[in-house]
Amino acid sequence: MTAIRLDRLTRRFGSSVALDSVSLDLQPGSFTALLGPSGCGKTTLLRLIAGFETPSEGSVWFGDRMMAGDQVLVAPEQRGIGIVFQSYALWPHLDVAGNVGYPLRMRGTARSAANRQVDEVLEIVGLTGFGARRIDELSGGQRQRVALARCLVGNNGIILFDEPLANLDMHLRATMVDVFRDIHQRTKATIVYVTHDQAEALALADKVAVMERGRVLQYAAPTAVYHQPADMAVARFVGRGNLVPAVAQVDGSVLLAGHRFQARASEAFSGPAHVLLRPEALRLGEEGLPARVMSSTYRGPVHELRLSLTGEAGELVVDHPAPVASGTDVRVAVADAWAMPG
Ligand SMILES: Nc1ncnc2c1ncn2[C@@H]1O[C@H](COP(=O)(O)OP(=O)(O)OP(=O)(O)O)[C@@H](O)[C@H]1O
Repeated sequence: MTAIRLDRLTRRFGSSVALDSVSLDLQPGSFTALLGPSGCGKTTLLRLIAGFETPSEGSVWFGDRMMAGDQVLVAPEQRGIGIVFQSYALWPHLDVAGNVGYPLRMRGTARSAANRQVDEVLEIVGLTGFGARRIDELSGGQRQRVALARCLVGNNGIILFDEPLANLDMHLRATMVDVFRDIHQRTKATIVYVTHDQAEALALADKVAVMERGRVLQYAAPTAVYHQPADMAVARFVGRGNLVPAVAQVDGSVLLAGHRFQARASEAFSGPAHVLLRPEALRLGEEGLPARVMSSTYRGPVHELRLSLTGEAGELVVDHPAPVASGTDVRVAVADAWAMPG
């Protein structure tokens, strides 16, 4: 368990700024997912922590030890972190035990102690008895478990994941999410996880850093970034939702399409607002926002209705148990809403 501290960390490539003065304190044993649109700086941030990139400005600390910044640059192999990439980066000529034990051999760990550690981590990742298997005799999921086991023997309490499940199919991803959660609980390592998959990030992480254009817009628990997004960019990026212009009233309600309802907000305000309405917090009912159904799409468990609010006040997506014909006039009851100024 090691804290990671980033202090005004900046990385430029020529005139473009990939990471723009990011300060973050990652608590020991925390599991942070980096989320954000392509090119927002997630991989750059991960590579700066790992030591594959050098900061243009600012510093990286593991506990009270500076890893990079101010004349200091600790080499990646000296940082003692475990890293799991999307490509497994395994040695095909070594068997499973050979791959997993590689960091220990590099460090000169005695053979018997190394074997014991290898057996331990193979058990953790669910590969007991696979030590003598060749890499090319393994499935994709098993290879990723080997990579995971290797990173577990070689780390000092910090593990970095760079899109580790991107190459696996949906079912395998779900299984591996359970494996990662189990590993976090067992090792109590400080984990930083880069993914494009929001569901994965929200399910695994205890903190999510939502990034845009090299900056961290919000660093908070998954439920907070989902239910109390810091600004409209976070609201737009995280989860499915409707962000509709409305007018906030002094009493904490909002006015939308001639209808008034209560909304939560980070602090009291009135005037121009945008209100975030999650599909699961909306129901068709007798009363509520007046709207007309534009389309109805079957999504497995629900029918996703696309609605147009009366008076061209905006569009809404609502989950509904049955299809509804286009052109039907409906009312939408709002169970929960989050208002933001602007
Ligand atoms: N070696 C490099 N040279 C020049 N520009 C780079 C380099 N590495 C990254 N960048 C730029 O820095 C920005 C951030 O890139 P980064 O790879 O960190 O984004 P990302 O959020 O990981 O994106 P993705 O989700 O697509 O992987 C991008 O604009 C990218 O083009």
